[in-house]
Amino acid sequence: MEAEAAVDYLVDERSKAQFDIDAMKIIWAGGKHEFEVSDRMARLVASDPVFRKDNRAILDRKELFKNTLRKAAHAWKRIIELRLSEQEASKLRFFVDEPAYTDLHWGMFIPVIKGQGTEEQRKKWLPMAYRMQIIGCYAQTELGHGSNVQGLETTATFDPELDEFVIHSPTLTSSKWWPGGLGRASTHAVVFARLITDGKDHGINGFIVQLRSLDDHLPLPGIIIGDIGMKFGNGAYNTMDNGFLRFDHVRIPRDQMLMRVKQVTREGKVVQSDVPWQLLYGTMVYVRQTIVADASCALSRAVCIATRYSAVRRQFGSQNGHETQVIDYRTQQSRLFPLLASAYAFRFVGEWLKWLYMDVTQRLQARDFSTLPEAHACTAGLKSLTTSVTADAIEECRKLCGGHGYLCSSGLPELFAVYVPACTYEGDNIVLLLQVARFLMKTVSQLGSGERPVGTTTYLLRLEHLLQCPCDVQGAEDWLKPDVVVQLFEARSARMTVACAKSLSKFSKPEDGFMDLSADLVSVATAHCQLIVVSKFVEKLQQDIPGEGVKQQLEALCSIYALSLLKKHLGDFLSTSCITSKQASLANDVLRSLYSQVRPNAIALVDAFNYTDHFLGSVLGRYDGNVYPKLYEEALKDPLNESVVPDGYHEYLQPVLKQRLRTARL
Ligand SMILES: CC(C)(COP(=O)(O)OP(=O)(O)OC[C@H]1O[C@@H](n2cnc3c(N)ncnc32)[C@H](O)[C@@H]1OP(=O)(O)O)[C@@H](O)C(=O)NCCC(=O)NCCSC(=O)CCCC(=O)O
Ligand SMILES: Cc1cc2nc3c(=O)[nH]c(=O)nc-3n(C[C@H](O)[C@H](O)[C@H](O)COP(=O)(O)OP(=O)(O)OC[C@H]3O[C@@H](n4cnc5c(N)ncnc54)[C@H](O)[C@@H]3O)c2cc1C
Repeated sequence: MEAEAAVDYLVDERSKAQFDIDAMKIIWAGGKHEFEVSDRMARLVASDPVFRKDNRAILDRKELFKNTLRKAAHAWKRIIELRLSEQEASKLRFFVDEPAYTDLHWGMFIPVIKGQGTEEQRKKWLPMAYRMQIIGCYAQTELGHGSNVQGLETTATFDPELDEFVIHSPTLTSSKWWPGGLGRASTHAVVFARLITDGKDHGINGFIVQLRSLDDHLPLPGIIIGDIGMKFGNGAYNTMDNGFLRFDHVRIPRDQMLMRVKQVTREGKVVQSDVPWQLLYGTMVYVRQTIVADASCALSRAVCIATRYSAVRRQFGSQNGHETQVIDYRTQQSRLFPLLASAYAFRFVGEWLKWLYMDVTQRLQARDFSTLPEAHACTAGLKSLTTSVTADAIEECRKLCGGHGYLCSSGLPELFAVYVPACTYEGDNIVLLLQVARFLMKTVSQLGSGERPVGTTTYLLRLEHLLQCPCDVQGAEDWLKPDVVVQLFEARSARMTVACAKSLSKFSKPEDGFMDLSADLVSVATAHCQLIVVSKFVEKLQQDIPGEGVKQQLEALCSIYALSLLKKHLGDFLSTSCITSKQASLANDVLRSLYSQVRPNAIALVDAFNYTDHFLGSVLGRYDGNVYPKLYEEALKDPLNESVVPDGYHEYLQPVLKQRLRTARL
């Protein structure tokens, strides 16, 4: 039978692997312990019927949301019952795989209090939040302003008489609009508002505001609150209650202003502490770092589905009496394998970014603020790069699965709908790349003044060399040398940066130059961020990589990642004279041979992600490759198939059909 052949087929594919898959699973997970926790939590969720998710696309909004509340409550019950650690609990929530108010509670509300509250405030609010006695969200964005945080309109005016702040929404556009968890679930929010004392505007700050009663969940006086309505895609992100919120002179005690960066005294005096004011944006640095780690999860998930299905699916030709597996087509490989390589690349750069974030946090605690601008540039740039690539890649994976990729049961439409807002939330991707460009322009302009570039911009110290060094590729095999590739990406980024800096210097006002050249500045920032990903992949391979054949596979993927970027951005590399057209053609030959090297390992490389069928949520990506019978099974579950004759036949189909018969008789 065809179905059994498909099952045998993936077993056969797995037997071709040339590396130790268990060792690769540990590399992917980030360590033995991480693998064990992740594996245990994934199985726990997959085996629990409450966490079922195959019906999401057909539930209406109210059912969908109630179901999310049920799952979140059940997850919390399991976390308590099993006494899960913070790491285990967060993995469990990850595998539940449903956007929910808890994401913002744990992912933003708690971090903003940790990062911007004083010790006293942390002591007061965090225990309640950790026990979920209060549920919080992050209310920054307004109807009129999201990107421009300094343009927010909500006011927090100090009333010295009562020692309180009055939180108010003076205009329609000042309504908070978008915060996740705000619409229905949250009892509290950290609200970003303009701090006003004695008639003077002191800029933006965070304030803890209670929104709903802890007894009956009704909005407190002066709070106008609700959900902003359906979003893109059925099911998908509609499990989340993104909300609106208006304040009508709501009063909060003075000690509910988050006071790590600025303090307001009993008399209403504003005192700026000695930490940089940019720490007000610190929660965004933290969240952007987590978004980079999540990008590799979403990307690997789509790639796993497309790779397994490409091995099962056959079209045209004949190999030993069988049609050709679509994964054997060069075009399929040239679209799929760079995405597989990107999944690994993003995994490793995500790991590194987590380290960078921990490093900057420790330095901040020791009052060393010197690496904050670089941490901001790296988190902003990599968030932008990885989410844009991942969103496009999910759509590409859908196309790689042909017609069946368009079915909800492929898992890809919902994955796309849930993922694509990552290009916008936590900072629009273009706005964030402009931040990176600004940082690069500043770094280059300070080179002459003795200011040394740090971290990921250290390569700019070798500017003279990078501006004129030829690419060291004589023969195809030279393209496999990591130092040759890294230097090439450095040279391209350096040359684009300097060219833009020169163009900028021609403007009398820098702001005018930034406006006029913004599209070029975005390309410069992209080149710099791609360099970071390539060099962090190379650095990872310089570490000890245990397991037979594992390092070789990762080396092939690293080369595919870099050389497919080179192919995609060939215009940049040629126009900056970083390579010749002959070298470009050699790179293309190398890519083809790398695809052949990866081909027998492709299924094992996606198995190394260790995803359960529950988490993948895809008939096409099933571990056993038993696609066709399961597609039928899923189709038959559709409510339209509940009756043989459709609802509406007698009212709307039969009359039309009868009329046609009469016409035919005439
Ligand atoms: C675009 C900017 C950065 C502009 O800031 P600005 O102060 O108006 O202008 P600027 O002159 O460019 O910057 C001033 C300065 O601030 C620095 N800076 C900017 N951002 C950060 C940061 N995060 N950490 C550390 N430093 C930061 C910049 O580099 C500038 O520094 P400099 O003056 O050059 O030394 C900012 O407004 C911004 O971050 N906008 C994006 C808003 C955003 O990300 N909102 C997120 C809302 S929450 C959310 O979406 C949650 C979704 C999660 C989910 O559902 O899962
Ligand atoms: C699903 C989802 C969840 C969210 N959750 C939260 C939350 O929990 N809390 C919260 O506070 N917010 C949340 N947000 C809001 C989110 O952070 C903002 O939507 C985001 O920061 C983008 O801002 P914006 O909507 O103002 O876009 P805009 O800035 O209006 O963008 C519109 C267009 O203008 C362009 N543009 C803007 N400025 C510039 C510029 N300077 N130069 C060039 N081009 C520019 C952009 O590239 C974009 O193409 C959420 C949003 C979504 C979609």
